[in-house]
Amino acid sequence: MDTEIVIKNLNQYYGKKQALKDINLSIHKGMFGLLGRNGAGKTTLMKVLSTLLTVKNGEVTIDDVPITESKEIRRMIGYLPQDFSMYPNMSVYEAMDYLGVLSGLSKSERKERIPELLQKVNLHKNYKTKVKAMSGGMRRRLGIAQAILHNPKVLIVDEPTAGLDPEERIRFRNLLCEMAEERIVILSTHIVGDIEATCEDIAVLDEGELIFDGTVHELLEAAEDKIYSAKVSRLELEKIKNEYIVTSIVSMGNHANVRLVSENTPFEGAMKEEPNVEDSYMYLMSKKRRDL
Ligand SMILES: Nc1ncnc2c1ncn2[C@@H]1O[C@H](COP(=O)(O)OP(=O)(O)OP(=O)(O)O)[C@@H](O)[C@H]1O
Repeated sequence: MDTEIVIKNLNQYYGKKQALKDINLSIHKGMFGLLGRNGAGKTTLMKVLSTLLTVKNGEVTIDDVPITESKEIRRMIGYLPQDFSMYPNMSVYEAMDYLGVLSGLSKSERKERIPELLQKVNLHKNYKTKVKAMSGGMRRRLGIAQAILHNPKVLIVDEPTAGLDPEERIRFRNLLCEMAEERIVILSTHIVGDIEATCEDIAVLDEGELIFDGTVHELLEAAEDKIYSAKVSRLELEKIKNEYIVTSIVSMGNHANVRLVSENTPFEGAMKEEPNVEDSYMYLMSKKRRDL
């Protein structure tokens, strides 16, 4: 049976502050993107799923096991937090071995599994490198290796590509896709490009509310006929920025190529464009604001 996470009527609070508002969501095998601005509630949801926060109101299950059964759930979950750093003075192998001991793996299991995992994340040639001497991308890959040490059914990765250069970012995204061939990988981010390149299913959170749950294709469809582009002067650009949601501006001397969200043709000369994920996300956010 494929792993399934089911979230029903989840409300989560920090004191009086409500960080998640009545969330209902199902997550299946493969890459699942969780998108939202800073403060949307992504980390809170990740922490609930990884048992770092206790559910007080609502129901969450992984393969029918209630999230409150934290011992059993922790065996199913691997978590790479936002601010991952570990044992700077250990070598890659030593750090993995130590974490293997903490995860309860026997010596023979560690001997078999650690080289295999380092190969998977392409760190096998760096097994003697000290953690503190690694690049940001290498450290993230080591983070993935430690998170799947116990072969979890679910891998949760919070804002993984922040601070990575483009090459490292792409390599890391490809690695996550590989991991998702045999498990659920939840990728939480505010970088739309990370989702566009990797995820089939996505959820968008805003101010604790789930404002979209579906496929990337469905998100794109929602913004069909709502995205326009135009070549405008600097003066016109200022006016457009005040009146419309602008999704991109490319300056070209005294002119700019602008892309914007509009329910109808915004002005003469504007051309309808196929939406990309960033456009669709901006459309969704603007729609929510207008519906309030
Ligand atoms: N420990 C806490 N105490 C009080 N409020 C908190 C706490 N942690 C988070 N919050 C608030 O809960 C809301 C959701 O925060 P959360 O960290 O889940 O958002 P996020 O989408 O992960 O944002 P970011 O991308 O900035 O990490 C925010 O308004 C935040 O200020």
